[in-house]
Amino acid sequence: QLAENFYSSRCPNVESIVNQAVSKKFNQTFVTIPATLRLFFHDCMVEGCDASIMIASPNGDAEKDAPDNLSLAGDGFDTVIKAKAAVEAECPGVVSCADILAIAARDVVVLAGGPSFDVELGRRDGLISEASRVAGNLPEPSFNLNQLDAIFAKNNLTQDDMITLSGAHTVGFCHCSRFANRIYNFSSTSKVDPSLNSTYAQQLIQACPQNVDPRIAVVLDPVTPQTFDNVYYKNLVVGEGLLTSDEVLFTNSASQRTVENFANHQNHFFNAFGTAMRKLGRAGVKTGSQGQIRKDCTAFNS
Ligand code: HEM
Ligand SMILES: [Ca+2]
Ligand SMILES: [Ca+2]
Repeated sequence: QLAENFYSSRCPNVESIVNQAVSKKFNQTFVTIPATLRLFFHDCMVEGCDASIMIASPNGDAEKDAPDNLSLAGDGFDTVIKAKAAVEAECPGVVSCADILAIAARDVVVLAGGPSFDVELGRRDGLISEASRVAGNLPEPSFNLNQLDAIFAKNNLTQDDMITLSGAHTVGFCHCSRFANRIYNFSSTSKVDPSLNSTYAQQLIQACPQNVDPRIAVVLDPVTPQTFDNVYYKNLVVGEGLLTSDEVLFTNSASQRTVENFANHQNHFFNAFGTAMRKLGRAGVKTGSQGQIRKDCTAFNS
């Protein structure tokens, strides 16, 4: 079982050590924030929150090498590696990489102006990390509401949890290829997705011309891309959700009321986000004598 005070006797300062390392990394680059938050999500959705995403394989067949994970920004991995080094210096062999990632994910939300929440601890690091086990466990940007519901349900997350966690798209970036269909070949009758605000669609076409360099990315929240706030939901209401999976949360009547609630009440979103992140953090966790406490987050113990 997870507990907030899991390391209180064996590594009492773990949270402040991680926080210091995360803050230092953030002072070097803002990308620390979205990269770490997304890394936590992708870790938890595959094999549970067990740092399986962190493993590096010389053969390029680890989880992080799967197509759906190739766009994870390196700064998220680097944040965990640096925080782990700082923790090992004070309490060697005690704190899992999975817990360090969970703490860091909370810390980046706070650094961006979002809500704080207590993080449950006691996860053990996993022993499996395979690219082949990723497909079907991560949501695609083209998903409709039922598909989104189903993939989150696999980890005991409800539709409301899914809507809430999608609010993470209030920060960070997205490559043009992930939404190009919405501005260039939506349907036989309409090149541009009619659920896109037309001014916003024009801006996206300018930022992402056809055959654009595949490395070009745009911000997910065009209004406050560096602040963790409820503007993501306000954007959905005015047709400025970047991905199909974002905008559908407003266009589908089943999820629309929750989006409106969060758009109108930032405190409702903030409270729900902390609760949903704790719930996400329980996905498939290994505890007790399962798994291991990795020494190096990028390799299984030898
Ligand atoms: C609901 C289904 C979701 C889908 C379909 C989805 C899809 C995506 C896509 C396609 C990107 C752009 C990646 C790129 O091109 O570089 C992205 C970025 C991002 N996602 Fe999600 N996502 C979802 C939910 C979540 C959740 C639950 C979280 C965290 C709690 C999250 C956090 C992020 C963050 C922070 C970024 C920006 C990453 C960066 O700037 O490096 N996403 N997501
Ligand atoms: Ca995992
Ligand atoms: Ca924002």
